[in-house]
Amino acid sequence: MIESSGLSKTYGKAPAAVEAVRGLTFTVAPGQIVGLLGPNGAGKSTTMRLLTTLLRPTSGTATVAGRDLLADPEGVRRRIGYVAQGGSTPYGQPLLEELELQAMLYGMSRPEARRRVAEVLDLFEVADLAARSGETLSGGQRRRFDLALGLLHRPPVVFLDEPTAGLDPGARAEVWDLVRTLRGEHGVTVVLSTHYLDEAEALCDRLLVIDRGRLAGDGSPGDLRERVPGGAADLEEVFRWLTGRPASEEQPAPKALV
Ligand SMILES: Nc1ncnc2c1ncn2[C@@H]1O[C@H](COP(=O)(O)OP(=O)(O)OP(=O)(O)O)[C@@H](O)[C@H]1O
Repeated sequence: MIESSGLSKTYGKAPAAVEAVRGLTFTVAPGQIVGLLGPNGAGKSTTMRLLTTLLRPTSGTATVAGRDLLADPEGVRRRIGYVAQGGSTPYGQPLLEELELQAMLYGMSRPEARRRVAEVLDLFEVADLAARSGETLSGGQRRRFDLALGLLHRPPVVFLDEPTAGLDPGARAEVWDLVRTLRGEHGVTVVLSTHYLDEAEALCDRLLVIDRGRLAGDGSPGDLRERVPGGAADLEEVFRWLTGRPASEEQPAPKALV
């Protein structure tokens, strides 16, 4: 579903250039929940923005859902869903109208849009809230609408940038259940970023551990724990073993040498 080859992004120009993502090479098979795990500043959002065509790589490329990021960014965009950090559910107008409008922007006729919106409202259990506008909802309810918006056009792969940031434990668990449903019942490949170790452990089939823009580890949470000599009790220990640093330490990205 994703093949990334040497994907790199440097922000800015020398002497202030910052190498945010450095040579990421990995593949993602269909139907997995893959977590990009790393502390603040590790390069997770930049990686997501590269894979969703919102940023152009400085070097390297990737294919996403069978389309090359550089050769066919439009093709990639048509085949993916993206839920940004902080979400994209608008304030102001009734959510039902907004969802139908978005579905028509994806090329659906009005009757098709109505049918598809009813389906996603049902899937995310928010049909009874759809007459309301975004500002009247709780954080967890808004996140459900964010996910519904990202899934309207039935993408085979969806990117969720820190989908549970700022939610209370109950709302986080509800989002985890929805993500599992997307993978299990709808066959969607999910790539999500997180700096919550408990989320990575509980939700992800596979983790790509990002450290200062580089891939430091790749495997299921269980595999990664076993790779630590003597076995690791938790992902905090795994992260420390892989990188020599605690997972909670904020990471300034390396300055580019040029
Ligand atoms: N537009 C930008 N210009 C310059 N540097 C940037 C820009 N965006 C991000 N960076 C830097 O790139 C590095 C990676 O940032 P990124 O947002 O990808 O990390 P992250 O792992 O998603 O962090 P967080 O968990 O805090 O969202 C950081 O050092 C950040 O300061």
